[in-house]
Amino acid sequence: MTGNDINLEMGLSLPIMEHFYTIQGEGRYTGTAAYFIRIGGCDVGCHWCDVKESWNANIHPIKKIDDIVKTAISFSKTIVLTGGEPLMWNLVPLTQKLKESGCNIHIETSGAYSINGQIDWICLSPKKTSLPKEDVYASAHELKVIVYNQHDFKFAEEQALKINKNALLYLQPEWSNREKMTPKIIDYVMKNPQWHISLQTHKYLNIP
Ligand SMILES: C[S@@+](CC[C@H](N)C(=O)[O-])C[C@H]1O[C@@H](n2cnc3c(N)ncnc32)[C@H](O)[C@@H]1O
Ligand SMILES: Nc1nc2[nH]cc(C(=O)O)c2c(=O)[nH]1
Ligand code: SF4
Ligand SMILES: [Mg+2]
Repeated sequence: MTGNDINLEMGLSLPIMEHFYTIQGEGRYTGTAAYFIRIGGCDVGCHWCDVKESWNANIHPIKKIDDIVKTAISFSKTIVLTGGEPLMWNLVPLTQKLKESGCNIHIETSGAYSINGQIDWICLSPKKTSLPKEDVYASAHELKVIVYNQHDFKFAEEQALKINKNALLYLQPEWSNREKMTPKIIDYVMKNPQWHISLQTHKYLNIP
């Protein structure tokens, strides 16, 4: 194993695709400022994924978590870990350092891997091809199901039966199919008001 491999395994370095200060565009914290850290690597393979460039971890620079944390906390105390699939990685040292700096840590995950590290807010966006682990259903704070076609409403209800009873429920239109599916989601939420609409508002606002 190389030094890089050991540091990755220990979670002291991570493949970072990008990191940026923006406004959370989706879900419960829509409209609030946060610093996003996008970790490369995902093996879930959603055909409509809007960050396919994130999938191959090997093309992203390996960065020391100390440097990532220093930059992140200079912008915000709210940090969103995303990817790629962030739970593929050892997040213990990164989240430990962020907590020591007084941060609130959010994660965007498919739940295909178990939770690790200290996370304050878990947004679970389950995928049919790689269903979430039981511990993620048990600890998620919001369930955000992407609606690409009619069957996704059925999938959403199945996932809602598996998630803990305190989780907030969101339906989010898949971006390329939004004109077709957004009216159907509006109709569905009016008939089933335990569900809420989540839009990718950052795309409408033209921000990262
Ligand atoms: C790019 S993913 C990264 C985190 C993790 N892999 C996941 O899927 O939750 C971030 C969020 O964007 C959502 N997403 C990805 N592509 C989308 C699309 N084309 N339309 C709407 N939402 C999308 C995902 O479901 C997830 O909630
Ligand atoms: N503004 C903004 N909000 C987001 N919420 C979840 C995102 C993600 O890609 O995980 C995302 C993103 O990429 N940008
Ligand atoms: S799990 Fe997330 S990052 Fe991976 S392919 Fe699906 S949407 Fe993209
Ligand atoms: Mg995104």
